[in-house]
Amino acid sequence: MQSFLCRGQSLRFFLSFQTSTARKLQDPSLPAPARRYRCSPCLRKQAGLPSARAPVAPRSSRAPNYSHFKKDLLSQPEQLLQPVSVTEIRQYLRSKNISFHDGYSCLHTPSLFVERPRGSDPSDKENFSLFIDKTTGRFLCKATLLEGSWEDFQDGIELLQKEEGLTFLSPQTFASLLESDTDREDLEMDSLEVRRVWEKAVWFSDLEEEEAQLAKTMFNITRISNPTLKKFGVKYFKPTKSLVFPWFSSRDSFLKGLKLLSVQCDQQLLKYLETTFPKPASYYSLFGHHLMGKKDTEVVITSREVDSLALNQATGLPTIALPRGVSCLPPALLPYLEQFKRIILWLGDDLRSWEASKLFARKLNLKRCSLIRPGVKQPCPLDAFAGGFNLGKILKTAIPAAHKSIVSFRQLREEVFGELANVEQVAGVKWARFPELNKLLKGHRKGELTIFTGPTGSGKTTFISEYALDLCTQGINTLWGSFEINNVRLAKVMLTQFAMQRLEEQLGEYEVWADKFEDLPLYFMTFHGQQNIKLVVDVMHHAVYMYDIGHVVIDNLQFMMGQEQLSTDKLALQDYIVGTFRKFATENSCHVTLVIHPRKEEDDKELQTASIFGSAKASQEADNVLILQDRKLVTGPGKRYLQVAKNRFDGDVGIFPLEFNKASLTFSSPKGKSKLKKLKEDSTVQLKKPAVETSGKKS
Ligand SMILES: Nc1ncnc2c1ncn2[C@@H]1O[C@H](COP(=O)(O)OP(=O)(O)OP(=O)(O)O)[C@@H](O)[C@H]1O
Repeated sequence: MQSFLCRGQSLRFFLSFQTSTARKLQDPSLPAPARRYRCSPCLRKQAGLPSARAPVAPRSSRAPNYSHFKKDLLSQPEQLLQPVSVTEIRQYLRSKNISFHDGYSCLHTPSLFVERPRGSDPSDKENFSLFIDKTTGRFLCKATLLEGSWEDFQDGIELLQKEEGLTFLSPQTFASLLESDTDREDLEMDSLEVRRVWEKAVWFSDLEEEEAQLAKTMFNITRISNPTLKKFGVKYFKPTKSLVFPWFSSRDSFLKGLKLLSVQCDQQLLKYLETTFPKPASYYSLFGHHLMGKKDTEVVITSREVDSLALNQATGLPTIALPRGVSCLPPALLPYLEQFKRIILWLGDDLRSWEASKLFARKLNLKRCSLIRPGVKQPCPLDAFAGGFNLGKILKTAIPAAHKSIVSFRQLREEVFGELANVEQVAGVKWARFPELNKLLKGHRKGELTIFTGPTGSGKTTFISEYALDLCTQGINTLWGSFEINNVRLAKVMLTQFAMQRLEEQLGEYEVWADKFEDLPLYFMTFHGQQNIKLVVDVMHHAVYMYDIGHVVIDNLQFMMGQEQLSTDKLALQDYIVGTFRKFATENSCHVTLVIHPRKEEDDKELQTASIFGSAKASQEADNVLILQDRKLVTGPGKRYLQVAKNRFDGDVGIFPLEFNKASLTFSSPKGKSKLKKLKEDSTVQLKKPAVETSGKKS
C-alpha cells in the first residue's frame, strides 16, 4: 500500500497525441459493449485513499471547441503511466494471496469483478478471467470487459480487502465513472453509423450472380465462397462498393464496429482503402475472433481480413486478422490471444511483413510463435490461394520464432537471400518530400541511429520535424521527445508542415487538417527540460511495446546531460547516452534520430562530423550523420544545405540545398534539376560558392 502510493505519485510518462483519452476510455480491447468504465478514482474514494493522480480539469475548461486536437496534446496526469515489472506484479499477487497462472503475455487471475460460484475451486484456472499484461500491468477482465491500469487493479484489491464481507466488486460500482458526454456522444454516433452501414449491407449470397462476381473480382476474392464470407460475417455495401468486415464482441456477439474496404483506380493501379468505425485509434477488432471456440489452441494470424478468409477456407484452421495490419499489434488485444498454445504469423509477402512478424512474436511470446517467411513460393495467403498453392504445406514450413544467440549460416541463408532479393525494401522507406535524401541515404531503415546537428537556431527542429512527419505519413509509427520546445508548439509546426500552409490565416480549415493529423501514428513524450536518460529510455521501451514505434526523435541530447560544465565526466556521460540510444535502436529494431548541438566552431568554418559536441563516440556509433549547414553558402536568405556526412548503409555521402518556406515552415528542395552533390565521406565541405549540379557520381 505504502509503496503503491509512493510509486503512484512519482509517475511521469508520455501521452499520445492521438485520441488517447478516447482510447483509454473506450479502450480497446476487443469486444465490449458500447459503454466503458474506468475505475480508479471511484475506488480510491471508496477505499478512503488519497488520489494518486493530480486532479484533472473538467473537460469543458480544457478545450471546448477544438477538443480532439487540444485535449490530447495537454499533459494530463491521469494518463501518466508507471513502469512495473512482472516480478513486482507476481510479488504483489502473492502478498495478497491471489492465485495466478503464468500465461504467455499475461498473468491470469480470478476476476475481482465476478462472484465466484459457490463450491467452485478457487485454484481452477478455468475461472481465471482477469488478465494482467506482464509488461505494463494493465488488466482486462474478459468476463465483464472492465479494464484499467495496474494501480486500478491494486486499488480494487485494497478496497475488497478493506470492506468486510465484500467478495467481489460489481461493475455497477463504476457506473458513475462513465466517460464524459463528449466521448459518449462520439461512441453513440459511431454506433449509429455502424448500425446504418451494417443494416444496409447485403450478404454475397443475396447479390445477383453477376454483381457478386464483379465485386469479388474487384477484391481478388473470386475463390472465396459465399459460405466462407457468411461464416465470417462479411457483407457487401453497394453505395460505396465496399467489403464490410464486422467486429463482433466475443462475449455477446454485439456488433462493435466495422471495417469497410473499397477499391480506387489510380492510373491503372488498384488502390485499396480502409475506413473503420470507430476510427483507427480506437479500432481494436481481431477479425474472426468471434468464431474461436474455448478449446481452440492453434491459430494463424494474418495482416488482412481477406488473407484470413482464404486461409480458413483452404485449411479449415482458425484464423484471425489484425486490425491495423503490419503497422501494430496493440497490447490491448493480447488477452484475447492467451488461449492459443501455438500461433503462426503469416503477415504478407514483403520485408515489412517479415519484420513485423518478428516484432509481434516478441510481444506474443516467442515460445509459441512460428513465422512464415515471405518468398516467391510463399506469397501472402490470398495470393497463394488464388495461385493454387497448397496453403497447408506452406504452413508446415513455418519457422519457430525463438532463436538462439548463436546461429549457423544455414539458419541465416534464407534471411540473406531475402535481403538480396529485396534490395529496394532493405533500403528502407523513402522520403516523399526529400528525394535527394533518398539518393544519398537510400531510405529510412529500422534499427539505425541517426545523429543530426547544425548551428544554433539554424532550423534543426523545424527540419527534423518535417523529416519525421514525412515518414510518419507513410505509416512509420513515430515517438517525439521534444525537450526544448513544448509539444503544443511542436505540434503547431508539424500541423503547419502537414497542411503546407499558414493555418493562422485559414482557421476555418483547422478542424479538417487536425482530424487528418490526429489519425497519424504520432506520439509525444510529455517531458520538458532536463531529463534523466533512464526515464526517457523506459518511456521509449513502453512506447515500442504499446504502439510498435518505429522511429524515435530526441531533440536534443543536451537535455539529458544535466547542468554541469564541460568536463571529462560530461564527455563520458554523453558517450554513455549515445551508447544507450544505439543499443535501444538495435535491440528494438527502431530507428532513433538524435539531435546534438555542435561544439563552438570558428565562424568561417563549416560544420563537420568532428564538430559534433563531445567525443568521437557519437559519430562512431551513428549509422548516419546529418548536418544542417547554414553559413556563407549562398546569398539567399533562409537557404540551408543538408549534408549527409556519414552513411553506413552504402557509404554515399553528399550535400544538397534546402529552401525554407516561411508560410508552411517546410524545407523543400529547389525545383528543377537536382542540386545534389556527392562527396567523399567526411570530407570538409567547401561551400562558399553554390553547390554544383552533378550527375550523381561521387566526386
Ligand atoms: N531556413 C530558415 N530560414 C529562416 N528561418 C528559419 C529557417 N529554418 C527555421 N527557421 C525559423 O527559425 C526559428 C528557429 O528554428 P528551430 O527551432 O528549428 O532551430 P534550431 O536549430 O532547432 O534551434 P536550437 O539551436 O535553439 O535548437 C524558427 O522560428 C523557425 O521557423
